[in-house]
Amino acid sequence: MSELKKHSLKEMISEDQINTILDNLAEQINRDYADVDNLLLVGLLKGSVVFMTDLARRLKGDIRFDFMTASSYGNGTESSGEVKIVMDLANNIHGRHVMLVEDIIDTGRTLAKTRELLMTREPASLKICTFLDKPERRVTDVPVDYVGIQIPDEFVVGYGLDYAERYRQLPYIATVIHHDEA
Ligand SMILES: O=P(O)(O)OC[C@H]1O[C@H](OP(=O)(O)OP(=O)(O)O)[C@H](O)[C@@H]1O
Ligand code: HPA
Ligand SMILES: [Mg+2]
Repeated sequence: MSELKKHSLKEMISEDQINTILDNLAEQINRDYADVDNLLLVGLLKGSVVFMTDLARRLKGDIRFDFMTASSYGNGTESSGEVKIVMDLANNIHGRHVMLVEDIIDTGRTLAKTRELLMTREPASLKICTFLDKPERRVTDVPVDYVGIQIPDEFVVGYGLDYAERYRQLPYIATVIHHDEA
């Protein structure tokens, strides 16, 4: 607590809005994957967990889970620029239909790097689904197939997203407002 700058939170996306976004995403995905045998959702830990579990409960058919960890933000609000794969998948994805699930695309570095790695394993298909997209911040191009909602260039927390590991459990998305220290 003490190491964080003085700040407060302001709601940006309510729980109701989140549910509407989830319904819309699931409708598109259910339609697009109606003829696909099974779909492996790959969540990037830890941020994607809340979104992925909510989305998955709206998906039809044979849906499987796997996770990997790619980290670049540490405890700050700025990407370090270097993306590390900290934990790899449990599954062999060769010939599988895979969807990378993310809470947010900011600079695009995390997804670009992760996508590049997974493509070398030759999945049958690889799509990307993100809950939030901050297009103004992009430094690396990455093809995104499903976007929940675009947001402006503001640091956000909640619904899986953290500020120094805090606030992931909030059921809504909020912006972090920093206050000058007295
Ligand atoms: O597009 P980028 O600029 O790469 O930023 C997006 C990534 O950053 C955050 O992860 P973080 O590294 O903070 O790990 P976390 O999911 O455990 O919070 C977020 O969950 C995305 O994975
Ligand atoms: O706005 C953000 N909030 C939390 N984590 C993040 N990682 C990239 N962008 C963000
Ligand atoms: Mg984080």
